[in-house]
Amino acid sequence: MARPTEVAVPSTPTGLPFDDIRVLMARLPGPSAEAVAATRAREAQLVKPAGALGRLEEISEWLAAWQGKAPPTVSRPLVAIFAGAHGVASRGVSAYPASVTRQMLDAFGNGHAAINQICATFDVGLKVFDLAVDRPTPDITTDAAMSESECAATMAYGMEAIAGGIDLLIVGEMGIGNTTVAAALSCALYGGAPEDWVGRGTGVDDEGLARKAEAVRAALKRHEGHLADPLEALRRVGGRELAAMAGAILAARLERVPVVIDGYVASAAAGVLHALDSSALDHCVAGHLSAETAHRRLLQRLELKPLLDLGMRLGEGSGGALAAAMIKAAVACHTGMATFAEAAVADRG
Ligand SMILES: O=C(O)c1ccc[n+]([C@@H]2O[C@H](COP(=O)([O-])O)[C@@H](O)[C@H]2O)c1
Ligand SMILES: Cc1cc2nc[nH]c2cc1C
Repeated sequence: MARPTEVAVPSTPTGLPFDDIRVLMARLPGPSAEAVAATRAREAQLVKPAGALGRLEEISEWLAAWQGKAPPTVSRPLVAIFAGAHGVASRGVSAYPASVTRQMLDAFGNGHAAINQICATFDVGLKVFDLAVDRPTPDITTDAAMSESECAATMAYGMEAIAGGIDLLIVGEMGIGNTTVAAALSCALYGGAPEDWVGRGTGVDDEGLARKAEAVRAALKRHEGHLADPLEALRRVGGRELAAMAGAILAARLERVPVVIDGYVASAAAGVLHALDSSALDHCVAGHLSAETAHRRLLQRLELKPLLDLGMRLGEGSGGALAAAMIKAAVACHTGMATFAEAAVADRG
């Protein structure tokens, strides 16, 4: 799997595949204070009561900070859907059969899915990354999901999401069984009981929910003693789409592309970077609060405040894409509004 040319990959020979990721993690750029100051100065002159656009004003500043330019733009937003398949899905942890993942990839291609309509409505691009959905990763209750080299290569593949000059990345996923994997990873990263991290996903009944908690318990027991390193936790109890999402979020930071994180599964992947460095998600916003119950707890751990709360639990980037529409509106206001002077409106005395 080729690495994107945009991402600086260390040229010095390193040891294990994860060492490359750790080198990149040590090179995270910070926000641009100049771009924030210029955005704030313009915001103060626009024809509205000071602060009246609330969080939209914060969004403009955040975009400017991480794009490193004022005014910020959202001219080429992209939803990246990372799709994976999970051995643990055979344990009765989803309301739907694993075959749905491949079928939904076809639906994305045919324009039949919810995310197609949302992207078309708001003029947001869409790319799907098939992470070998016809070859499930081993069941995390008995084996590691990935080897270190597969996990690192999958992260590198995810980095391709930022290719092509995009200026906002929305990170989403598709993978039957992946709310169980996200729960196992969250439990590994943040502790607590399996019950704290499992939810109904696609709509499992009480027995299905109990099977999910048991699967998470079994996975954590199987990998006990090897979960302290977040990358090791990712490769053991994660999955390919989670690894790719972590890579995409990391690459976006390195290339100054702000990120919208979709739901619970995307947030769990982001958690790996946050556990490695608590500032690693400063270029990210949570698009929405998923109806998956553990999402609230996870976002608290990630120190992210969701933009929307629509009771959605679809995945496939849908909540993130809706949030991107709000972000586009924030930028349109910031760049398109007149100043008090231009509009000949009296400013406060
Ligand atoms: O991201 C979320 O918050 C979310 C919550 C519930 C379900 N999903 C989606 O549903 C699938 C996983 O659900 P499950 O029940 O098969 O683990 C996967 O394709 C996700 O995109 C996603
Ligand atoms: C039909 C269906 C569509 C999805 N989109 C994201 N996850 C999904 C899960 C199912 C079951």
